[in-house]
Amino acid sequence: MYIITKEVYFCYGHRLMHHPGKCRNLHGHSVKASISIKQEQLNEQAMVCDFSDIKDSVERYVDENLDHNFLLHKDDPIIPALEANNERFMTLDEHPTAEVLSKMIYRYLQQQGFNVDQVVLWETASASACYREN
Ligand SMILES: Nc1nc2c(c(=O)[nH]1)N=C([C@H](O)[C@H](O)COP(=O)(O)OP(=O)(O)OP(=O)(O)O)CN2
Ligand SMILES: [Zn+2]
Repeated sequence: MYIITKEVYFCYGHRLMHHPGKCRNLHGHSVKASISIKQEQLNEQAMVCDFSDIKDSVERYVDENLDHNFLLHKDDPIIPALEANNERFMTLDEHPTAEVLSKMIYRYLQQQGFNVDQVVLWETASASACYREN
């Protein structure tokens, strides 16, 4: 089995409603997503796939959905104020944790045809969440 990994960097604001500590406050992160793709066999270029193909695909998704966006649970009471001020935000059915965001990126790349091994989202320099399906 061959596994390759590409890292992409982006920023978002969020909060974790009902969090018992500081994370219930509005705050932001500058994060790294580390995306691993696997294949049993290499292609004719002796690659799992081109790093740039991963980058192009994930950056398209990140730019449209996550980067410099405000990620909120759909029941967050701040939403009407953001709407009233024409601010950009995205609502999620789940709380916008690193676990949930890593799964969103994983599922998108899977839909794009990549044989995804795992997505690790580093939300801070010391804290990461990994999503994988096997
Ligand atoms: N399992 C998870 N726990 C937490 C998440 C998460 O997404 N999954 N998120 C947060 C906060 O949003 C934020 O990431 C804070 O993380 P934390 O490591 O607690 O913050 P610090 O960088 O301030 O950590 P210190 O090591 O205390 O400096 C919280 N938990
Ligand atoms: Zn946070």
